[in-house]
Amino acid sequence: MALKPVLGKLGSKRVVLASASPRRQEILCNVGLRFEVVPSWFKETLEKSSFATPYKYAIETAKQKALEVANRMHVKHLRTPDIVIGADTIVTVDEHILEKPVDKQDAYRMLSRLSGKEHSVFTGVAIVHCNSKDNRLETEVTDFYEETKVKFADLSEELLWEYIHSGEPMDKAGGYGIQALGGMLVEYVHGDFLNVVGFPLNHFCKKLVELYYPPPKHTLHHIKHDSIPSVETFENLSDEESDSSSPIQYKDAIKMDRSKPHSSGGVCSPGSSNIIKPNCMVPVENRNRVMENPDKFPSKIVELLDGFRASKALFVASKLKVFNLLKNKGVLQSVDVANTINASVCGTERLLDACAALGLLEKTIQGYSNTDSANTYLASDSEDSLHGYIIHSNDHLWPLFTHLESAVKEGTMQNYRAFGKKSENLFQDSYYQSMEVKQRFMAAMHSIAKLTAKDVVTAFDLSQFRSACDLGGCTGALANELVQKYPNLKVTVFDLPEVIANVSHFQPVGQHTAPVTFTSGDFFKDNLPAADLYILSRILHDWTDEKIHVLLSKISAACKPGSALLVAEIVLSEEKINPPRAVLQSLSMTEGKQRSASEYKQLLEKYGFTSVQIKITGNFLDTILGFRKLSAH
Ligand SMILES: Cc1cn([C@H]2C[C@H](O)[C@@H](COP(=O)(O)OP(=O)(O)OP(=O)(O)O)O2)c(=O)[nH]c1=O
Repeated sequence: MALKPVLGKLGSKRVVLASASPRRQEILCNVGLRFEVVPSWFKETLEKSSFATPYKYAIETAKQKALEVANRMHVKHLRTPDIVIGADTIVTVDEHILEKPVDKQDAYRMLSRLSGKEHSVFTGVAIVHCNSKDNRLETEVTDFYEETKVKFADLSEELLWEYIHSGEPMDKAGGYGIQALGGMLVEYVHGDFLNVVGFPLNHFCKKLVELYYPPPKHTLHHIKHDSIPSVETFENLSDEESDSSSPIQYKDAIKMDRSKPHSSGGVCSPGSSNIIKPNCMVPVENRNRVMENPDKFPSKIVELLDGFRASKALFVASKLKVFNLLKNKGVLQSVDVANTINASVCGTERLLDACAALGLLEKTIQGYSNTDSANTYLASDSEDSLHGYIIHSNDHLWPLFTHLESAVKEGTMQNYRAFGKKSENLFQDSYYQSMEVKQRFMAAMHSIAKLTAKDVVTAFDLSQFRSACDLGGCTGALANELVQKYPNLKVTVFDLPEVIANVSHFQPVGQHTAPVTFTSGDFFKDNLPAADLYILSRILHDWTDEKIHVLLSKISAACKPGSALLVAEIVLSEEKINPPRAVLQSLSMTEGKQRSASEYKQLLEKYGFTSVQIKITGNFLDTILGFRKLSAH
């Protein structure tokens, strides 16, 4: 069976997965599909009783999830995707539909209902093809569903509660995860295992083949209804497309996935970003080669092993401004690039080839050129550039991570080994001690804040607030996005004097909204500016519990009833191993830590904030909003 031609066709399309589910991301990543992740904001509140069957409900929800993302990307960012994939998984038992439990009691109700019985897991999938015509979005929806039967053993109360307390049930339909600890509850599975995990891969691949290579009429009789069409279906392909000297044994690959859901294919960074993920940037060709021999080749480990080379290639190409050069010049031969960046021709050629292999550059007979993604995110003068953060990663994080072994042994940040400096205060001693480091750090924070600001300011409706104060708001990138979105909001950025002294050249030109006010001070020591809404974006994970106590006590005291605190951080899954970005970030060994949704909720509640809501954006930053209640704790 050849999947390669289908992936080849999709390789040139902008494919978006409208899902925050790390499982869905991993399953699709594993087959070598290149896609972006934009979680859907569609609320799963369709009236269940209005659907004749449970699967129709799942399909409709999947469709609405995908359409919401297609519309949002079209309207808000003017970046219309080609294909949006949405999915919805439900569990049905005794004619009841079970979705994700809202709390532990709900999980208990669901799991005791499933105990000792067979139930069905349905996943509805929608594949939405999009087209922008005269600025209007046109969509064409293909949908399907898959059913898998699962039988649970009789569950004792003890086992049930032990499982619930593991935290695993909370983000899963029916309150269990068959792929992890929940597997111990299961007696048998009839049907597609991955369907239970959230995505019916086999059926999805059949649909893709159907959509992209509909069988010529005279070969229809070769196709069995329940199998992926055989290679004969592709006899009308061009040589290049049908090159299947070692065709992928698709069913085998899937079988292997079922027994080891995390094996084979690229390393995924579930829920981490809406940029194409680096591992998903591995050229389709290479990944397919890996898939040909799935059990003989530890591809995931090899990718991790090579990861440092890939990061460093990106860092060096960025530092040498290769992406800026190609953005300005279009296409260049390696010798021209080498002459301009003042480097050896052979070294430059190797670097450019590495960038092309990583999917950052295109290579043709005419020379090298930027991919769209490099133009958008890697050229330092682009609106959404990550250049500042990449340079910070190279100059600051890379030296720290070369001392990871000592960091793990000692449990401390490795500033002294990496830079010859002991830091008592992360910011004053490490980041702001020299003008060069200060500007580099501010540029890094600026690029991350610009990339994430839209998600942070649109996660919740903030129109009820009159004034906001972004504590540690650095260059004001988030504040500027706030005043764009809420022109009547008065926004103050509060940061250390050495930061405020340097914000001027980060300000947007030609912005017609009320200016942001910058006030200098130390949020641990000084009085906070008055505001209805306080914002802590990427602050809490850096500090000890003691310092957080000081800061949150001050904010709590400064808040009037009805005021609120908006926190932007990467929220960990309850089992604390996803998204990997957050987990890997912890290895820097700052004094602070990353937290899960329930930990952020508890933290805010401890300081008098109620009605805490959490929005997992699936991008760089998630958001948490809590309101100050009437009387303080
Ligand atoms: C039954 C079962 C479900 N699940 C998961 C799959 C889905 O992620 C989740 C069902 O919730 P969904 O609403 O289908 O998906 P989601 O909220 O996780 O993500 P999104 O809406 O953004 O696409 O339950 C497992 O991981 N293992 C299981 O055994």
